[in-house]
Amino acid sequence: MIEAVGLTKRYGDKTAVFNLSFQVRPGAVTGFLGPNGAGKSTTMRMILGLDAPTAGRVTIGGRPFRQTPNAPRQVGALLDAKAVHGGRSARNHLLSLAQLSGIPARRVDEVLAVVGLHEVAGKRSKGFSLGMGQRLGIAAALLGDPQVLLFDEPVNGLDPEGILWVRNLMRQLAAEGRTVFVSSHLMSEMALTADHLIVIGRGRLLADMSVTDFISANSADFARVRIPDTEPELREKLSSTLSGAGGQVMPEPDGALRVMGLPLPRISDLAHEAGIRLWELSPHQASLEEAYMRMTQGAVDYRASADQRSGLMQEVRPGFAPPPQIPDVPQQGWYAPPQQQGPAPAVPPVPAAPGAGGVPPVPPAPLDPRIAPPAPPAAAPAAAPTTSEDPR
Ligand SMILES: Nc1ncnc2c1ncn2[C@@H]1O[C@H](COP(=O)(O)OP(=O)(O)OP(=O)(O)O)[C@@H](O)[C@H]1O
Repeated sequence: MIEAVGLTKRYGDKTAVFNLSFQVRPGAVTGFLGPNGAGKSTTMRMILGLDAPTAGRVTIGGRPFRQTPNAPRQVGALLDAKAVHGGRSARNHLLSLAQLSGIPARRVDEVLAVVGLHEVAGKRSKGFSLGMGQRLGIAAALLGDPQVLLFDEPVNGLDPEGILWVRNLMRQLAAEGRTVFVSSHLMSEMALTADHLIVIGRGRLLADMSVTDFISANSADFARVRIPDTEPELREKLSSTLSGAGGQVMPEPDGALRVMGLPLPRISDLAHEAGIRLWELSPHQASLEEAYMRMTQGAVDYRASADQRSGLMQEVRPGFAPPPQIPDVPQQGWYAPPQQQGPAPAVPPVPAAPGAGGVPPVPPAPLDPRIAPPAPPAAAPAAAPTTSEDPR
């Protein structure tokens, strides 16, 4: 098991990792997620004793890595696939690592076969593609047949078949009872590979939960509401009405509103009572990738670091949420007018609830992944011209 307690790393005045506490357990694939610059590699380097924590500690099997006896046979890692002497063949690279760690030479051919590089084992690694380099790095991690494995972005540069292969390999290693810790910035990939997720942003812990819990906590239902484009002033009125009734309202890029926390019939009734015609009222489910983006973008939003200035992180204006993936094929039971040709209309700011003072932007979705999603809509919208069937 890997255990971090209050792990913190500062580089000068830059805090790369702050007060991280988590456990990575054996017998499962634990995904380590966060956007670029979140602190994943720094954390992995501290786990492997390559960087010293500024504060806190991290242990593998109860000891710091540097005090682990016969470490290469206990812990294997892929941190940087390019950290290979390009003039050496794949086999010679692995042979030199095996000799340094007292691992028998026959193990080299075993791992070359496992990663599918046996046919190019005699070729110099400088001619390898990115994907082949990743496979060679994975072979090096497997060399000592370790119980604990760390992989930093192992699917980088792999084609779909390679990604599937890595996914299956991770799962197999975990099924053998090993501790498998895999970093990625792809939620969609981790949702398929990992059993457990640790999500960080700005070096801080955002979520530590099973994939199942993450999915049920974050795959929130929402409604899209659209009124006639000729009545933009009513859009603000509708937004205020829905916010006042407890909904979370966010503007969509095409001029519609995204509403969370209110069932479709209630939205329909509120619009009807306010005398507002609806052109669209449709149920949707936020994708996991989108929920993850929103969660981590929220963390980046507070970042006042060189990363934003250097463009590593895009500044997010308050109230902005990434455009949703709206299905091309309408779900059964809802009506939407045909898409407009040409550029989408500009999205005016959406006011908050009446009495809030001014027109502050609508708050973004909650950052806490444990906040329960709003109840799914239970019945059909009543407002014309939507259908009267249950859209679900
Ligand atoms: N040696 C260093 N000196 C100064 N700053 C560093 C150093 N290493 C990392 N950082 C900074 O610490 C932060 C975390 O970096 P890190 O590489 O750990 O993030 P990451 O989550 O692995 O990102 P990526 O997905 O891009 O690899 C970044 O802002 C980075 O610029």
